[in-house]
Amino acid sequence: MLSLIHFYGYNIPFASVIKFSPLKSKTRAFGFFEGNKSHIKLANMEQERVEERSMDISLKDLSKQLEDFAKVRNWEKYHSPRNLLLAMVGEVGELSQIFQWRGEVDKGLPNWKESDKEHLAEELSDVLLYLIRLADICGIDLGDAAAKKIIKNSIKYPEPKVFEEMF
Ligand SMILES: Nc1ccn([C@H]2C[C@H](O)[C@@H](COP(=O)(O)OP(=O)(O)OP(=O)(O)O)O2)c(=O)n1
Repeated sequence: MLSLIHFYGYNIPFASVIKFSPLKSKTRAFGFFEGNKSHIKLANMEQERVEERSMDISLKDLSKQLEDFAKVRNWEKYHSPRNLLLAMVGEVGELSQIFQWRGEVDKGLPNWKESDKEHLAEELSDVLLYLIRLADICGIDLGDAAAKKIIKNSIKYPEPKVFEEMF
């Protein structure tokens, strides 16, 4: 017989607790709850909506989410350009620590543990989120600026001509 764990009034099959991954399956795990309650379906729909949206999320979306995040916590007073820059540099340090003392790392990180990859994804995200917030607070449209910079780069570093590629 499947063993059940009691959690906030719900009986959860033990197997689903083992599968539980806090990063990806937070609400999907609710689908394993006993019964057919409508809020379970809603939780699953919300999870699907978040996963769909995260596939093509824009810098503007992230910027708005960060603005709301700071607003509801009354943290706007801390989000000055200088504080955000220092916070971002701190996160770059945390990102660097992941690679520290490992020697050269193969592309795709084939020999890394899943937990190390998840940690890397989190630190990369922290750097990106502070960068986006910094740009927003400085009144810079980062998507627009980055697209313009790519064009500028291609003018500064033109593609090699065909005969140059032959030699
Ligand atoms: N004043 C703050 C504090 C945090 N954050 C957000 C942006 C980052 O994505 C994340 C950073 O949170 P932490 O400072 O807790 O840093 P870590 O998540 O890296 O935790 P730790 O340093 O314990 O590993 O939270 C924010 O927007 N404004």
